[in-house]
Amino acid sequence: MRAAMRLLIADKLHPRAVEELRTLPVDVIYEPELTKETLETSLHNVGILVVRSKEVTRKALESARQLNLIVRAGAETATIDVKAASERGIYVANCPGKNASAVAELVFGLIVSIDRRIPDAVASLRAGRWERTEYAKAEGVIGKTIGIAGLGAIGRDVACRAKTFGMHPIGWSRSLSPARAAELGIGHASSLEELAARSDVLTVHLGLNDRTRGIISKRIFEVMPKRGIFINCARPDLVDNDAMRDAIVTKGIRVGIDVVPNEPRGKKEITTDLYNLSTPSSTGGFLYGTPHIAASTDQAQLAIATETVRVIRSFLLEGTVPNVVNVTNLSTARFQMVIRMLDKVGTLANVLAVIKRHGINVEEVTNTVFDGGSASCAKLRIVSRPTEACLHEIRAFEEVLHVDIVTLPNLA
Ligand SMILES: NC(=O)C1=CN([C@@H]2O[C@H](COP(=O)(O)OP(=O)(O)OC[C@H]3O[C@@H](n4cnc5c(N)ncnc54)[C@H](O)[C@@H]3O)[C@@H](O)[C@H]2O)C=CC1
Ligand SMILES: O=C(O)CCC(=O)C(=O)O
Repeated sequence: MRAAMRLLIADKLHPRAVEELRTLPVDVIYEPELTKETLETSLHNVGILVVRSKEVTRKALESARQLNLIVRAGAETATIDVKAASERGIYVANCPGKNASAVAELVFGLIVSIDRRIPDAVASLRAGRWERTEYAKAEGVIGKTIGIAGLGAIGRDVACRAKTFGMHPIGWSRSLSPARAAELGIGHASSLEELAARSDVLTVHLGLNDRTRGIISKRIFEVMPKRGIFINCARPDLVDNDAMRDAIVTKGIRVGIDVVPNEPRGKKEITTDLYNLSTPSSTGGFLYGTPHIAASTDQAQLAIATETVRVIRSFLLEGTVPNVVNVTNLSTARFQMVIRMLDKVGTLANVLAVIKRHGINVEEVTNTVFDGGSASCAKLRIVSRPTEACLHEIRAFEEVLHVDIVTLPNLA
């Protein structure tokens, strides 16, 4: 009997999801203690890999000959070498939006903490002091403008919650038009600079890519109002962190961050001194930080784990991969060959052999079998139009009933 495919869970995953995965036709191995290095030697014979924060390197993928699918139990896939996976035909999928509410909750936790200086007030009480005058200086957030950079799953959730706090949300994002902003019930800024200049609170929820790296630049802090609040629960590399530090010290910018450069993965100490900026500077600026916990609620982790199971179940039972991030949608196929044929062994292989001989590249094949199982319809997406000679050869097969060529729209 053939051994079941092995599924390796290399990070902590909600126990309910682990239980559900055990009901699928896979051999589940739960090893959350693996490190980036030990993972590199643990992928032999593994068919499906689930990771949360663990890095999946090119080196790890080089030895993973049986690997079909990597699921990131999180919002995006930056910790996975997706390019290396694509080069080996390994699907990479994620769980977009499933932890959005948890992140939005922390954003408001940080905003209110900053306005009321809750962490310092608590520490002061714990130290046996009653500093009511010091901590009774909050401004309040009602009526303030909150600028949201990035209106994806999290940015939109933040916008909804902002309204319930009586704040005025305005947004800027790659594809946010004034009409879309109106639909979301928020104001529209035509540039990030305009957004920052108009915001009492600026919160960043952009995806990290080559165009957004360092996008919260020195200039953005320069145009923010004095003593404005800046929140980063997205990615550290979106921000010029030196400029942020200057803005805290010289301009009184109050900062809440969940993410920090050089996050210690698998270690208990941090190397940055950013968190030392927790007492207000002479300008009133300070920083509160949390250790990348925005997504770490039970609710969010269950939602992420449930989505992880859905992706794997669909892959195993239906052969499709929801939320796949590395399958090209810029197909160069310009034509579709539609072939109705008798559903006999070898017919499709014969057709493909003719196509190959005529030097035509096939990008996608689907085959639908009709009731009774005697006939099927194959659809082949091909990059160039077949010659009459090629079609003639295909039509000559006894099992081929009909061949059509359809020109596809250019979606690339
Ligand atoms: N702290 C934490 O634990 C978590 C952090 N995150 C991070 O939060 C951020 C937002 O996540 P989601 O809302 O789930 O992502 P998403 O993909 O739903 O939204 C990203 C937004 O960024 C915009 N964007 C991307 N490139 C852009 C560009 N060049 N110019 C302008 N806009 C651009 C997109 O249009 C979209 O509005 C990401 O950086 C993600 O990695 C996500 C989950 C948890
Ligand atoms: O807590 C985690 O798993 C990381 C959350 C995160 O940053 C993400 O989902 O991309």
